[in-house]
Amino acid sequence: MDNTPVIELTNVSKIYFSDDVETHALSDINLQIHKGDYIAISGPSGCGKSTLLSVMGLLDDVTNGSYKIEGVDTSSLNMDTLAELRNLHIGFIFQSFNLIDELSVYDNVALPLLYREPALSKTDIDTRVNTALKQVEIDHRAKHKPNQLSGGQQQRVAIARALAGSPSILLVDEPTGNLDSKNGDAVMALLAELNEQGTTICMVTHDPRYAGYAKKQVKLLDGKVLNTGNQTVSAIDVETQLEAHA
Ligand SMILES: Nc1ncnc2c1ncn2[C@@H]1O[C@H](COP(=O)(O)OP(=O)(O)OP(=O)(O)O)[C@@H](O)[C@H]1O
Repeated sequence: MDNTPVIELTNVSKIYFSDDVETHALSDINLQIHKGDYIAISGPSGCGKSTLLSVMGLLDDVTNGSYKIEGVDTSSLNMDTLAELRNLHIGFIFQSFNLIDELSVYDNVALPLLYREPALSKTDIDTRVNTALKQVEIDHRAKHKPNQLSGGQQQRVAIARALAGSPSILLVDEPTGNLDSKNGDAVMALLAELNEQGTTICMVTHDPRYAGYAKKQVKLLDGKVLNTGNQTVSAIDVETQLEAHA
């Protein structure tokens, strides 16, 4: 069996340089995400969660260390190849849904598929879109525009858009941030169900209740990993350290 991690970060650091100020957003991160994992990354504001997700999503480069996705070392790839890898392997789900209001639900889900290399056939795109809309139970709203849907429904469309590309991993950023608790719980239940069906998920959240839906916990503090699922630091220590920085 191929045991290549979907995502492998080795000694990854990210430093932002601006106006003579260096910000060490990530320091020496080692992380492997395997097929079928459901990982929650949590930690206080400014600890590096979004930076880590941007690096994993090939939206930002690393300053030091290596980042591999599906075994491919991304360090020396040009922008076009990175964009292709991103489209092929990564499904993004954002707090703010990021749907295009002028397009129907169907067209929002189809849009990333139109940029696939090699190109997908019209029939393949149609099958993928309809399957994804059914998977999240929003197919009855295919012709609607996003602003005709509730927040929970819009997030389901965004999840369908991510799923339609059959990505290696879903990168999820605060998926419940714009939802009330009922819709938030429903979205979390949907993500858990998708993971049960085999989808690999890495989610950033500051909400410990929602982090608990994941199978593995990664806690960040000041750009460093405090622990992973195999608990190099005890849970109580982690909570104490997080509280001290809150
Ligand atoms: N483009 C940037 N330029 C300079 N510094 C940045 C930039 N983006 C983030 N940072 C800094 O990097 C550190 C990590 O930021 P990041 O946004 O990853 O944290 P976070 O854990 O996602 O925070 P939050 O929970 O508030 O969204 C912070 O100190 C932040 O100020």
